[in-house]
Amino acid sequence: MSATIINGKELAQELKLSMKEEVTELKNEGLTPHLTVIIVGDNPASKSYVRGKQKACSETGISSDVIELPTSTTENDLLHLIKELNDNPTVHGILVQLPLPDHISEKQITVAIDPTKDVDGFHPVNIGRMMTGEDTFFPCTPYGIITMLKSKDIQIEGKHAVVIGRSNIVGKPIGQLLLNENATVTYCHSKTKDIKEYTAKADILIVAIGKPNVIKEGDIKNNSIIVDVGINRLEDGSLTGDVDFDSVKEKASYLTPVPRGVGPMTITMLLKNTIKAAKGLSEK
Ligand SMILES: Nc1nc(=O)c2c([nH]1)NC[C@@H]1CN(c3ccc(C(=O)N[C@@H](CCC(=O)O)C(=O)O)cc3)C=[N+]21
Repeated sequence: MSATIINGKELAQELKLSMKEEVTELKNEGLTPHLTVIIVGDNPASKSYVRGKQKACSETGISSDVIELPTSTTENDLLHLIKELNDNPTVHGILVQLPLPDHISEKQITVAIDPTKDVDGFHPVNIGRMMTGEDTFFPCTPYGIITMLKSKDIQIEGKHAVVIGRSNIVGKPIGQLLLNENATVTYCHSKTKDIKEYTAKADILIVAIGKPNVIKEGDIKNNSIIVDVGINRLEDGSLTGDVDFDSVKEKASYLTPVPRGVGPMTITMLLKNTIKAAKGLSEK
């Protein structure tokens, strides 16, 4: 049996349609959700991701603006800008595109954003709330993954979930969200002795390694659920994931593709968090 492919692009379109209706209602009540994106420097990949975010906002009726700053921007300049946006009641969500230039501390910037406007879910307060199982802004990529699994009614409770990768924006929070759903979670990373020993036992395998096509048929368990978070651009310009799609597709039960998998869902969850921020701020 070949795996069911979870099309993130299609699911994202469906979710955007229903969010558009919600945004229309909010606008009728006099509330227009607004996202401000800050981008520092001219990394082409970052610019392309930011364009994707703007497009998704306009598709759902969310208002957005992008503040483009030169690489020479100081940490202090950026902190001042964030303070202004924190104090501006018409701005509901603030996103600072990562990575930042080396002379700006991502940690300092992340903690400067008002947690009630932190639509990325990267502020330590929101990470703490997620760990204790409270409602908050969940980081967009992990939140998108959970939404993809739930869209197929995939049971998470009691499953052995193995996460490869321990970044603050993907690996650590997806493990936490799976734990919150009552999975048994194992984290693997670059210092794990025998990764295959774990991947072969994974009912749900989350792959966020950052190297093309490393997970193959021989690494996975029969009928397992494989989520590919990798986005690797090959020399010919094409995109591929961290999972060798053709190799695993007959053995897995569910599989997320790259492109059109987790990537579009990441952007969609940002929209969801922005609407949530707008509603939360208007309730205050
Ligand atoms: N503060 C911050 N928040 C982020 O959420 C954030 C960030 N910084 N920095 C960079 C990463 C990366 N990221 C992606 C979003 C969408 C796609 C996406 O839609 N990908 C398409 C392909 C797009 C293409 O063709 O390049 C797909 O997988 O189908 C990918 C990657 C958000 N990030």
